[in-house]
Amino acid sequence: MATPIEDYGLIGNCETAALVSKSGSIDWFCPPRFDSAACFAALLGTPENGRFLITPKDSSARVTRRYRDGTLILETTFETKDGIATLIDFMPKSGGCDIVRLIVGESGRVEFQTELVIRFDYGVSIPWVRQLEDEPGLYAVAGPDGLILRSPVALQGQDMRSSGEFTVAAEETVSFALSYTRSYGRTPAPLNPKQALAETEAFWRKWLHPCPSVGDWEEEVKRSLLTLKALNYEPTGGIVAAPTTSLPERLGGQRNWDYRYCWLRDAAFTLGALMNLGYYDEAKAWRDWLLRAVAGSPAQMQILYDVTGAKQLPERELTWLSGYGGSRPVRIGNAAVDQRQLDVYGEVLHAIHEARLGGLTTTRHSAAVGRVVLEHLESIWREPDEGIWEVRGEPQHFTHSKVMAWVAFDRAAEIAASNGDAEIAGRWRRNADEIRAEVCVRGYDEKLGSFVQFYGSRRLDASLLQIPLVGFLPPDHPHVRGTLAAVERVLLDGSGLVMRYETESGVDGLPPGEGAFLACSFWLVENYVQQGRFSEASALFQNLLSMRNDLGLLAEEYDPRARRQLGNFPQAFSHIGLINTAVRFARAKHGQQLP
Ligand SMILES: OC[C@H]1O[C@H](O[C@H]2O[C@H](CO)[C@@H](O)[C@H](O)[C@H]2O)[C@H](O)[C@@H](O)[C@@H]1O
Repeated sequence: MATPIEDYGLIGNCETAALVSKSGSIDWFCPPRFDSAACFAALLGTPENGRFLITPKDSSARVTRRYRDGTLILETTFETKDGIATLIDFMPKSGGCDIVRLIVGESGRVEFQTELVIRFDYGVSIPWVRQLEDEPGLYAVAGPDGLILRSPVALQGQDMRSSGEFTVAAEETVSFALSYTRSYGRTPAPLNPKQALAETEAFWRKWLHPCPSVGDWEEEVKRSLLTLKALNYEPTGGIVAAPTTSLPERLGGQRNWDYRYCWLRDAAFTLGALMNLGYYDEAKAWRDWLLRAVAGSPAQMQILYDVTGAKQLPERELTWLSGYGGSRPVRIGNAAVDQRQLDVYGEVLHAIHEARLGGLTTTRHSAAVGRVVLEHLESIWREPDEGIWEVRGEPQHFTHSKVMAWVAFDRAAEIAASNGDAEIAGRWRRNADEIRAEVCVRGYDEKLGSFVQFYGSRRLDASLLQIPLVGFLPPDHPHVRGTLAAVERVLLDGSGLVMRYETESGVDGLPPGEGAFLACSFWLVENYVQQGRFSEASALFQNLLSMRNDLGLLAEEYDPRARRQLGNFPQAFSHIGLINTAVRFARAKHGQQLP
């Protein structure tokens, strides 16, 4: 049976990440970049597809784990009948691409086994493995990729894997340092594991230090913030939606997508959450990434790019991987790259608008790019699109897409007015007014008393919960109240979570059925807060918090019946929802002043 998604912990170095299971197995690792080919892909197949296991020989060991306070350093403690030992996993901020694993004896003696199965190219290429010559360890190479493992523990090669055993006693530490390298490049110098641990701890603590306490949720908000930071590709300022591909939205199903890219939407939301907590450096870095990514013809602007801003992300299936819990296909790349999604203009303009309020200055270049992008939107907003949910069915006039096109012109008009450009402000305002008038007629169903998923439809969509959150209409407007009531009636599943939409309608062109998309439930909490329905807001928020795993991590979706997380993990959208909801709550209910 597949390891539950919530049994994984995340480690990362702001360039790539790895997932470590509760039993001490690294089952996912894509070095050196988030979207590089995995060399450990057991997550989406079997141990044969690559993993790095360090686990007690006593399989009945009691396991507890935690992040070292304020960091992304994962500690997994194993308690056996003979003793207690802690496995410390982290990726140093060394400029290289390394994973350090330290096994620290706490009491008694604990016997461990380790198994290293390296499979480059997403679990398929078996490397040539040899012992290092001048120091204890291994070197594995296949084509351009190399991995070096340095450790005093001797490993024996058998059946295309390297295994060993060791014992750790109280106050002893055993170390493993795994470094990725280009096989044609220079061999990375050995790192000092203890020094790397101290430096990594200092990095994360320093980064987190300015984060304010938000309401009653200091620990929860900080963990989500650290998770978002881990999804930030520091060399370029890009932000990935999640570090995984193809974790299923329905167990055994086909809704398996690659999220290791920078969606303008997800990244803009991420910045919103960061800025809500006073973090503006990432906003500036992302704005610069954005300007580079969208440079050129506005008609060629994409809704997602890779972490460098590159455009080619062809989708393909990895046929040799059996998929998480048999969920096939496993996909890399993402065909949504060719879609039109009008909402992203609104999300980006909103983020830029917020960043300006926080002191990000407009340059002549950014103003020029902004203007051509808006002129392009002016020419396309009347077209149908694939919308926020990236449907793979027919394009529609999604109400949410038009609302967000309104947001784009509304924020652009404010920016132009504050720059003293009355003429251009007036032009954007006329577009905004026209869109609002159209949406209030064509996107609203009088009989339902609610906005609808797309023009002419009688179905609901959780994205409509954004209408009061983005200021399209005020929370006390009857259309907003009616839409909220309709969403509660139609999209709440039995456990109080919000479904994105009715997948059985066929609108998305995929077989029906998925978990509850967690961000939508956070939007419902925000709506309750706006309505002053604090006790319902509080109950749903608590329920959502209880769905985090023991490390505070959330996947994209949740199956309340099976009590299992679903979809890519950890997912920025879900953690953004947590932070924004806590901030809105703290401001509204407790009157807390936040940055
Ligand atoms: O549901 C079908 C689509 O699912 C993915 O999109 C979702 O993830 C994106 C990244 O977080 C998010 O921006 C989008 O709003 C979500 O619907 C997938 O990437 C798509 O290819 C797929 O069509």
